[in-house]
Amino acid sequence: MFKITVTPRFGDIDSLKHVTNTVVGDWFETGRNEIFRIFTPDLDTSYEKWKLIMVRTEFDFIDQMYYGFDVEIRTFIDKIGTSSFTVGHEAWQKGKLKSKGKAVIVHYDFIEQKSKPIPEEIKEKLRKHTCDEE
Ligand SMILES: CC(C)(COP(=O)(O)OP(=O)(O)OC[C@H]1O[C@@H](n2cnc3c(N)ncnc32)[C@H](O)[C@@H]1OP(=O)(O)O)[C@@H](O)C(=O)NCCC(=O)NCCSC(=O)c1cc(O)c2ccccc2c1O
Repeated sequence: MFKITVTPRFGDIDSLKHVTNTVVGDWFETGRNEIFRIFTPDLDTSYEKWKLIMVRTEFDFIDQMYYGFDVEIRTFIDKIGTSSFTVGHEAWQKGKLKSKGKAVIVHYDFIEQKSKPIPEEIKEKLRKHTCDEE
């Protein structure tokens, strides 16, 4: 599991005084960086080197998050398929699970414009980051 800490910005709060929904997707995306490095260590997004495309994302908002308290973003591998894998996400504030989500990502050749099976050596690296949700 990877963990990063984010600090809600003043502008992340909406008129109801809680962290607005779109911000959480950005935090989860940032949390995924270390997983992308498994495929493209230098994060070069050229078509020659970048190998991933997202096909699905979903979020559950369990409890409200507020300004003034850091948020821990936890990122892990939930499932590994043939050409796709699912990343699990959690946002924790003040020791409580506030939001969780998933993103399905496909191993994809942008030059040939088609999905490709994930190589076994990459699957092995992904397996090291599987984790049960807390
Ligand atoms: C990507 C596609 C070309 C896939 O088409 P294909 O015909 O190859 O798909 P298959 O049916 O063979 O499925 C392959 C594989 O994926 C699984 N899958 C496909 N769709 C879904 C789905 N909706 N939900 C869940 N799973 C799905 C399927 O089960 C297969 O799994 P296996 O493991 O069994 O092999 C085609 O779908 C396509 O072109 N889609 C459009 C993608 C797109 O435009 N996405 C939005 C833009 S991308 C994006 O926003 C993005 C944001 C990020 O933050 C990223 C960060 C890092 C990396 C990438 C990012 C990113 O792409």
